[in-house]
Amino acid sequence: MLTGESLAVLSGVLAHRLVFIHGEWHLLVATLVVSHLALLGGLYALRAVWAEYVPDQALPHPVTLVCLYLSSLFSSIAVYRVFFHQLRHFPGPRLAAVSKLWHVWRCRSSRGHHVLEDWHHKYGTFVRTGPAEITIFHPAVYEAMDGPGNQNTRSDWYDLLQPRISSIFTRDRALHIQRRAIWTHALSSSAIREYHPRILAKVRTLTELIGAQKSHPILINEAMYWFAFDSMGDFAFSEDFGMMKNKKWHRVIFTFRSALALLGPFSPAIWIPRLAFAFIPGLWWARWWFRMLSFCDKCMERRMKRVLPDKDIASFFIQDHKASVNENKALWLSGDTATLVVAGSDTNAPTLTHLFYFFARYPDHLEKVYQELASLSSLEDTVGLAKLPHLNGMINETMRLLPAVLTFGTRVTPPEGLTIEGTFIPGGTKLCAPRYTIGRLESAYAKPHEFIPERWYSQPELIRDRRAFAPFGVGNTSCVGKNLALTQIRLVAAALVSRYHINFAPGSNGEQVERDMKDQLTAQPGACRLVFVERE
Ligand code: HEM
Repeated sequence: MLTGESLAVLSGVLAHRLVFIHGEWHLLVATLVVSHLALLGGLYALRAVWAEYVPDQALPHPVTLVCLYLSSLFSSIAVYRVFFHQLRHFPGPRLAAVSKLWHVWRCRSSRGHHVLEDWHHKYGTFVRTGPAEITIFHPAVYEAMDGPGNQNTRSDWYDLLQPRISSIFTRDRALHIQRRAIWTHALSSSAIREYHPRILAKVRTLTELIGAQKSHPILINEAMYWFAFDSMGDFAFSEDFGMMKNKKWHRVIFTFRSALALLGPFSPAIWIPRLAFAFIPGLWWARWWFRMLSFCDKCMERRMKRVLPDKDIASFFIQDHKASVNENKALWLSGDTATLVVAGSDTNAPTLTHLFYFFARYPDHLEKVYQELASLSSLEDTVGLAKLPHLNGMINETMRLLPAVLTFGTRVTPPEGLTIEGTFIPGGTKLCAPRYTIGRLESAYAKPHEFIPERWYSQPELIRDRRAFAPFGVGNTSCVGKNLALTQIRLVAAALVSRYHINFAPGSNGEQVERDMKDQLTAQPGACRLVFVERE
């Protein structure tokens, strides 16, 4: 006869085989927890009623039954994933095949880029880094994921902001095209020309900030973050956050950093933050997350109350919001605003920090850029700056070795699967392509660990496979802010390199930059103290 205990075990296996094996569950994780708690409550009630009517035959304790059910559910999942899953033949850590929790645990210090690098060295080019995930360390991967004609979709990660939606935070292809069109207008070449005076004003303020240090060491991470955030405030919302002027962090930045820090360990399993958002929205980092979103919303609310003579990025979204009759338009605006604040600042800041770290590390390259700048009639000539080979070689080399987006960006293969360089990846598999490791592949670059800006112009033989270089992504999901970002980076480099010699602060050799770098959606480099000495 079937006992209560054996029924619980059977239910666990059936729940896996009939229910959980199908589809995605990350958006329902809170509902699942609640329904399982309700089940426990129901079993207690049943036991009480049973005890009244059948007092001589007690039912098993509800906690025992739920534990048996859960153990059999998770055992069934683990056995299936290790021995029967369609990805079982791919090499990788055994525990990662069982659950993404292993990846989360390994990323607990936000060193996701090192975790994946280690797994690449241990397991090769195609590594199973999750139950249904393959991480690919091959130059061809970006084209395969996002290149022309691809049928992949964005992964569950992109549901992070749900119910808010934005160009990046949507997995619906049609909606993505629609939302991306607004970004493309807001960041077109002609729009950037309009923002040019604002960008230049912020570059001047940064130059003054650094000049005021008068050869005293400056924490360049801080200066570049202030610059990036102040600049974003200006071209996004026509608002001055005043960090460079006040030489002080805006208090909201701590909220931002605390909120985004959760993505270091939890990006591999997005259901964990979703669970926290549902159950403890006012506690721990979930609280920072909602405060961050609320700050972004307030920036947009303030901006919507103003009428301005010049266009800023927000004006494109406000125009769309006013014209739209869609019932979700408030959520779209909120999602795009959060994207604008984070993508518009948290990517430029690390890129600039890394670039100046390399300037200090390689004085010969710094001097080459200085010589190049002398050929320009104006240091504010963005077209001229875009053509300087050594400056742009340095920027490329910086983004190759220390990309602002170290590991982020996952896709899911279409039902028919995908073949990458002769390896078939079954349908429904999540793909990951970590830029940090791919930028250092021997198959893509000669002397991959050396900093050689010339490989981007006079020594092209040092690039073996150009497809490996995608700091801004490729195809129709690539970065819409690329031109704006590069314009800012070049202008800052020109303004500071033309005026200063740049060295590490006494007693420092910059080793913390890479040693202490964290992977928290964007790269968070370790402290880099520099001295800027005015040129003769
Ligand atoms: C050095 C600076 C930057 C880097 C390295 C960078 C990198 C990237 C990458 C790799 C992606 C693709 C992400 C994915 O695969 O899902 C992306 C997308 C995006 N970036 Fe950037 N970004 C930078 C600056 C900016 C700026 C300044 C803005 C806006 C002001 C911006 C706005 C966006 C948006 C909206 C998307 C989503 C595009 C889409 O949904 O189709 N980025 N960026």
